[in-house]
Amino acid sequence: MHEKQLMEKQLVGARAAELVEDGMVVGLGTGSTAYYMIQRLAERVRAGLDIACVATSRQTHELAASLGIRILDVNQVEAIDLTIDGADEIDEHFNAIKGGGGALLREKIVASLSRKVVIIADSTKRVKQLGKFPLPVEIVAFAHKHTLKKFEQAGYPAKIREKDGTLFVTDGGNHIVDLHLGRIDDPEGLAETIDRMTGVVDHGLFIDLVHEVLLAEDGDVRLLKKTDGE
Ligand SMILES: O=C[C@H](O)[C@H](O)[C@H](O)COP(=O)(O)O
Repeated sequence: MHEKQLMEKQLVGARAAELVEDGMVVGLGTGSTAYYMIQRLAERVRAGLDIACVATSRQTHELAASLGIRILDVNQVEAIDLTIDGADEIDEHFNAIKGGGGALLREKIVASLSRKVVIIADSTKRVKQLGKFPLPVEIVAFAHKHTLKKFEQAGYPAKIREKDGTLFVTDGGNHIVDLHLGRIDDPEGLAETIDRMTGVVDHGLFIDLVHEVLLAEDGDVRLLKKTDGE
């Protein structure tokens, strides 16, 4: 990772933690940008901020709990006031690709339960068109080779994700297929097509789930709202 990108992640992560208010139920995202948000949030908790959080991954759960942030099971909360999460790509319509770290399923569930979802992004994440970043799709382990083949037969260059020489396993016990599409002309249509495929649990296309984007740019942070026509 370039130093500029790292600095932007730190900047935007720390700034996002300031969006959290006393009494909120907060969804904590996953990834390296969310890491900095969680660090700053923990400082605020130590200084007296009273919040409860739900985590979008085991990794985030462990990190936040180790820093003294109160984590609840998602079934214990009625709703989530604000979720702050990273993204792999975010376009002008606030559609996103997520799941580069394999956390897309819990991230999508938490986002769908949230009153407000804010994506925290360094400047490399903002794109005109989605698809340069491979689209992660979570598939069940059963018959995964056949599911992979179906993606290829449908014309989607697909690669099953590996880690340390074995298949990557998600928090839900599933595998990930990464679709190397290059560009996605119709995110909504693609999302529907993938949703219909047997063996698919979910995919990393986040359509109409994001309300605001906190974007690091030119050494500063801008809050973009969907109502701005972004
Ligand atoms: O599964 C991982 C998540 O979707 C992350 O939010 C996403 O990959 C962005 O991660 P990072 O902030 O590390 O670039």
